Amino acid sequence: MTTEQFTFTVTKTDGMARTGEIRMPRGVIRTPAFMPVGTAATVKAMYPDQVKALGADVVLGNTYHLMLRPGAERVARLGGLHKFMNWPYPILTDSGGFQVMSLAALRKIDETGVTFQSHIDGSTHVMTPERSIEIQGLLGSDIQMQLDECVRLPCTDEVAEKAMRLSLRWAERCRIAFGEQPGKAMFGIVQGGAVERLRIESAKELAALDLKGYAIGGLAVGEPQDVMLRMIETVEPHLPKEKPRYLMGVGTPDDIVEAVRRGVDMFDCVMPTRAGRHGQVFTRHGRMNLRNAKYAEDIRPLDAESKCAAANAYSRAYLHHLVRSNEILGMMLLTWNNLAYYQDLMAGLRRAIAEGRLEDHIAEIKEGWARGES
Ligand SMILES: CN(C)CCSCc1cc(N)cc2c(=O)[nH]c(N)nc12
Repeated sequence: MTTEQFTFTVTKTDGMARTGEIRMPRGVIRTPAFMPVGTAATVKAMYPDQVKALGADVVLGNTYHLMLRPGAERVARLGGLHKFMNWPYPILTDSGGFQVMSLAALRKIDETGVTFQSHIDGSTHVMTPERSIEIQGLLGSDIQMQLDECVRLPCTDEVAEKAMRLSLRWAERCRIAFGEQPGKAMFGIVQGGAVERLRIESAKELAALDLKGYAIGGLAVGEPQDVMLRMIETVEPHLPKEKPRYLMGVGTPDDIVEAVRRGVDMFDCVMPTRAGRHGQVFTRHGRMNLRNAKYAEDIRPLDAESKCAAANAYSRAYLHHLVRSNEILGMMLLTWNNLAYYQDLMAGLRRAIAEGRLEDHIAEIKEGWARGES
């Protein structure tokens, strides 16, 4: 059942982990949730109804890419992103700052916002907090992210502090620009690099803004997993338990399992889709690189027990051939397998938390990865 409001309810807990439901007019997001990435209004190599059938409740769109092509005002004229990409369910959009810093040329950050040149045609753009929220509104996004400054790690404490404080000022400006939009949400993004005192200050200041959800940003940017996990542990006590927590850009199956254990509710990562396009697959037995010659005559499917046809109806030999031949079907099947695996991983985690057996379930999952092929 959907509602006119945006609500989050924690349904069960197991240690720090929790299951929950985010309810909004366009649908319900079951948490912990993995959000497939649909950067340019498509989850690459997938049909929208296939993405839904795998269990995804929400997909990601991206302000930076869509503002440059086809343009936010054009998407609005065409009825909004949900209609444009035929995904009537919830959409979360990132604010664009992260992509500017990783994709755009000649960019400059100052108090007003980010000035940059499009990586597509070199045109100059100014992304302010207000413009980012305006674009996300034009797209029709259900969950909008504040504009923030994400620093690469490692970095000095001063660099981390400067970016964290700028992001806090931008959070306030985004909150004002977003205003009151029943059924939609704007999430703040915790920054602070790998500096615990900065992470705590960022979380506390954002919590005081009483936003509808909180992302943990500035991670999965080159730091070791133990640093990422320590920052999650540092931030968690200072985020309201009754609001969703979203760990941006994360991650591998192991990253996700360890972050769910520490109280994170939402994830997004290009890994399952990007790896699929490059011949890498995720299974219950761990990862495989299907370019490897050892699969050339391996008649086994990826996983006979998977309910996904990409995993149970094609031989590794055939998939190896498709990957080596750079065939489009190879990208489609491996993307399908990987997203199926990630959604099955999340469904298993939700069940285990609900039944109070998360630690045993995590041990089983990790044994399967370690055991590898039967
Ligand atoms: C497709 N996704 C990778 C895009 C959405 S998540 C992008 C993203 C990833 C990471 N690791 C950190 C940050 C961050 O600190 N801030 C913002 N705004 N976005 C981030």
